[in-house]
Amino acid sequence: MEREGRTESFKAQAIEIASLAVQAILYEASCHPSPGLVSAISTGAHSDMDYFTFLDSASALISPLIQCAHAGLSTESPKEIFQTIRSIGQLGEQRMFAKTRGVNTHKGTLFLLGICCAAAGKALYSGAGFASLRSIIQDMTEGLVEGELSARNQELANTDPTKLTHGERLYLTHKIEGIRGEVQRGLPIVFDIALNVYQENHDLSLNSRLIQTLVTIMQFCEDTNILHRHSLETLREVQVRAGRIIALGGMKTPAGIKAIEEMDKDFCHRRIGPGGSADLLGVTVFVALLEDLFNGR
Ligand SMILES: CC(C)(COP(=O)(O)OP(=O)(O)OC[C@H]1O[C@@H](n2cnc3c(N)ncnc32)[C@H](O[C@H]2O[C@H](COP(=O)(O)OP(=O)(O)OP(=O)(O)O)[C@@H](O)[C@H]2O)[C@@H]1O)[C@@H](O)C(=O)NCCC(=O)NCCS
Ligand SMILES: Nc1ncnc2[nH]cnc12
Repeated sequence: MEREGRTESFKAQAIEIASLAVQAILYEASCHPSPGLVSAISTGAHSDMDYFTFLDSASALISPLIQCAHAGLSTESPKEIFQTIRSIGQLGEQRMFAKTRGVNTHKGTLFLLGICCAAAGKALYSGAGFASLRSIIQDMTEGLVEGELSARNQELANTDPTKLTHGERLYLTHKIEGIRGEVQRGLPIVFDIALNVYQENHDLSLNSRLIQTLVTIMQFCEDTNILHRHSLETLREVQVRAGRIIALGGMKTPAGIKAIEEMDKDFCHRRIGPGGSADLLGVTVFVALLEDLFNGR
């Protein structure tokens, strides 16, 4: 009876964690004006997806995210947990592509939130609590860039470029570490910068807090979506412009709001889609929701 009780409890905990991840995904896709991104009122810089594509995609991610959280609720080491969730994530990507008819809505999101859900499960199971989340993420992904990119440099160089992912190609040409580098470093943009912005600005509406956090992230994100579709110059332009908007007050001032609206129009016209920043916004919301869960709020 006791074993059955524990199993049911782990299932309930995994569902609780994953439900926060899906909530974060929905918040991210809904907020506006999100410069160049898909939102509840805009298709952003994209012609192949809209808000409902993201809602469809979110529904496909519920099961893999529960499985990832459940994988963390175990005695396995963080490294072993990461290996377990890679296969869950690859199947989850297939579910996503099936649901979106081949459109990449959340490949990065699934990777990041899958890892974070598993780390949350481990933090809960080990009793180490919310404070251990970041170090568990780092332990899970230690050596990821070396293993998947730098150690494969020659292999990648000998591979037909059309067979490489955007991330692999950008590492080969510019040594850009992208999403792998961000998560291996323990998501510094989320934990050291974005989380505080999202949690502190309670004088703003939820929608405004989300946009304020997104633009804050855009200053620092080495976004491979912008790099593969445009250039390093365009990425630097985006980062500098985001910094100027934050200096204007962002969503806290009429001038900042006007600048964000102008940025959105410009990015939609120029087809600049900061999908990497969108992913980090979703992770920021998830981490904030998780902190409330762990602290019983
Ligand atoms: C580990 C992988 C997920 C890495 O895949 P890949 O080699 O392709 O790596 P990247 O291209 O570098 O990045 C993949 C996505 O990560 C997001 N991203 C980009 N830069 C950053 C960053 N600096 N920090 C965080 N996240 C970043 C981004 O994802 C979002 O944008 C996508 C939608 O925008 P769109 O422009 O349409 O994207 P594309 O379709 O690629 O463009 P077009 O071809 O249409 O022009 C969407 O994915 C958002 O999430 C990058 O796209 C992968 O190799 C892997 O292992 N996957 C398996 C899953 C797994 O392991 N899961 C584990 C736990 S479940
Ligand atoms: N809202 C969004 N629009 C475009 N790409 C995204 N990737 C993740 N969220 C996104």
